[in-house]
Amino acid sequence: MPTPAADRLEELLAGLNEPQRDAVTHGDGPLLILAGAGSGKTRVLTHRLAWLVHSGRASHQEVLAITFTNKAAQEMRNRVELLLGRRTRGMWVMTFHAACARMLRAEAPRLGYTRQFTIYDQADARRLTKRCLEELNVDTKRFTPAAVHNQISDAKNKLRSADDVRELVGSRFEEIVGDVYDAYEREMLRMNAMDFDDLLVRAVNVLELFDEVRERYQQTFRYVLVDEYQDTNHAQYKWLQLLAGEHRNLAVVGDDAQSVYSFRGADIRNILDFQDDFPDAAVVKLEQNYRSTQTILDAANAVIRNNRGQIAKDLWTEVGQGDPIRVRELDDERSEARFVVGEVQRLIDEGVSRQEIAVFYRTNAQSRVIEDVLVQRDIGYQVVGGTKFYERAEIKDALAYLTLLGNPQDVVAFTRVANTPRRGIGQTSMSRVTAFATAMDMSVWDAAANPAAVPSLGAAAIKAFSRFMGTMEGLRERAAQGVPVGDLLEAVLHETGYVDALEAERTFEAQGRLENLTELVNTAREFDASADPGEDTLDVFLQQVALVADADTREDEGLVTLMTLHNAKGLEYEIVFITGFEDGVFPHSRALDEGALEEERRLCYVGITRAKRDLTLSYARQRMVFGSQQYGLRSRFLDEIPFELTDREQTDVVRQPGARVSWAASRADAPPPEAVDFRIGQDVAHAAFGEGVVTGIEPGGIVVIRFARDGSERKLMAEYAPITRR
Ligand SMILES: Nc1ncnc2c1ncn2[C@@H]1O[C@H](COP(=O)(O)OP(=O)(O)OP(=O)(O)O)[C@@H](O)[C@H]1O
Ligand SMILES: [Mg+2]
Repeated sequence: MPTPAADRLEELLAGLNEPQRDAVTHGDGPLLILAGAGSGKTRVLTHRLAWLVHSGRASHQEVLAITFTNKAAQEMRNRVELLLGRRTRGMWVMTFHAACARMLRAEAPRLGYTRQFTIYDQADARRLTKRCLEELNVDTKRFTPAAVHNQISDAKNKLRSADDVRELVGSRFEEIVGDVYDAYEREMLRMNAMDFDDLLVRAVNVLELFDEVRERYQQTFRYVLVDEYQDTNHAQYKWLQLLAGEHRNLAVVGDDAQSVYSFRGADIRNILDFQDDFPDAAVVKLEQNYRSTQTILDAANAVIRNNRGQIAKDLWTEVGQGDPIRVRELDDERSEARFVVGEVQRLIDEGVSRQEIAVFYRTNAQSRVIEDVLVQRDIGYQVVGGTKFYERAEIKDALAYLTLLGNPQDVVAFTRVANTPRRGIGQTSMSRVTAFATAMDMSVWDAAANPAAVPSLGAAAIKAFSRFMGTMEGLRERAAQGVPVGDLLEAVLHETGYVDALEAERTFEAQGRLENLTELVNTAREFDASADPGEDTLDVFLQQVALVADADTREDEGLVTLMTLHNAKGLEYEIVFITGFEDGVFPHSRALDEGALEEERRLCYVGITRAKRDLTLSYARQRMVFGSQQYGLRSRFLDEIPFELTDREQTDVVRQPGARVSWAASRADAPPPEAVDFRIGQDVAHAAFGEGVVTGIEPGGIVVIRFARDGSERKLMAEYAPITRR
């Protein structure tokens, strides 16, 4: 009789075809899967991870699996747990950035950072670049911070130092980039901060410089799996080589036809050269597509055939021919949006679930007009990967407060919040404090906490700093005690006067901001509920947020999904709309200028192959682009799709009369916090952690509660924690 374990192994391999099974059960040594869209590459990686664990070759913590997005990582983790039939904590299934950040949380002190280093997002990084440019007296109109920072970023992705950049110098611009790069690096180290590129570069540095670190991680990760390998850049490539160089248990999957990130330094040669790097690599071909109809596959194949130098891949499907691809011409972008949303409405009325529907576009800006119509029609939607939520000022303020509590050296966080909300700390006083901190080589926190020592600071400013830092010290004590992030955040928002200031505004906008902050507290509480009690939760939370904010997720059930074609990579939907098929929009005009047409075509291939059964492509005869009316030509990509695969017509939709924008329902007033008097031995319940008992009461309004669920003991702030007494 088969054991349950054998059953499970059987189950693990049952849903796979022959070559997929070969790949999943490949033993040791390098493995390459170079195959077309929807052929099960990601599925193979997921099953392989489960198989490695299940067959006893590695524990779940000994496999490093790299995915392209946080969302993909989440999905893979869930799938692996399902396949293994148990919970798995501490798996390294994550993006390059998240994995490097996690490695650096442990190893950064070797490079002169503390473990609490801050992660700077794109906007922070640009602000810092601007400051460096100004300090070097460079004209920031001619040499914009964005352009200079892009060059620095590009250099880092290629693992080039400032000196390397200077050696390549051909122009004044590059010379400036070299100098700014130096200043930028110095400042980042001084502030104990890293930008996204640094995460990779520093992770490579630490593995290269310290043999014992490298050996330890090589032993930790007995197997390394990488999805979307065609979009790795040089730094990522190097990091993988360092990790897998000894045991060579590196399995990579990808599709050269889906390489769409060369503008971010991705190097398609990484996948094409894999067999040169590892001449003994096992190579598996997957040819059956399980995602799309034959019509959709034929269209995708017809488009990609126009690229030179593409590796030919035969894809076939058992799904059947399916419906023709609908191609629609509309008057302008508004008619196009009304058409798409009208179709979405029709599908929903027919019983299609919203989450099976996705709308793609080439550039972020195209989403707004579609969003407008969706709001008018009251259809729930989400923008995946948009800078929607985390870019909002109030969210960034709240996170800056938390960042400062974790990292008192962070000047950027400090200057962001010191006078937000207004508390009488002016620009000049702020500069005096930061300059003093630099001169004395102390943290900005310490300088501000003792304002009387700062030269030429007025009496009013000294008072304002003292009051502000008094509040902050109180918060920091609680942060140091490791209270849950949700509670800490609520304390921050109330005690710094942030919520009061917004409430005093009494505007729609301020109300929206308060709703966003409530949502952020919810996010933190969700995080608390799943966090390890032993971990430094604040750091881990901020790290997680910084990475999510950069890219994707915040997925919700039952919403129509909007996203750029780039963000759609790796995903699939029953029903897909791709809008803006006009030359200049898609292919993008910049790509046309720069001879990057083939990459645009690959993006088109990616878009088409996301659809399982229903695909609609649309274009507008005229469109507002960057504020001016443009008359577009139908995209050349449309003409590359054989006529017989399509159903083409010209559509226009009459403007809907009296459409109104419906405002989101106003925030329900939160119930007042319960009075705080706890006694030891009292039974309580916490919204996230469940039932527990009070085991201690500490100064500063802290209650200690042991929770029944996992026996963990946590320190909570009585006033803010969602605790009810039993
Ligand atoms: N052997 C199989 N049996 C049934 N379904 C399968 C099989 N292999 C893959 N699938 C399904 O086909 C779809 C595509 O698989 P997957 O996303 O792994 O493809 P992929 O090669 O990673 O695609 P992409 O190139 O777009 O990333 C998924 O829904 C997956 O579950
Ligand atoms: Mg995939």
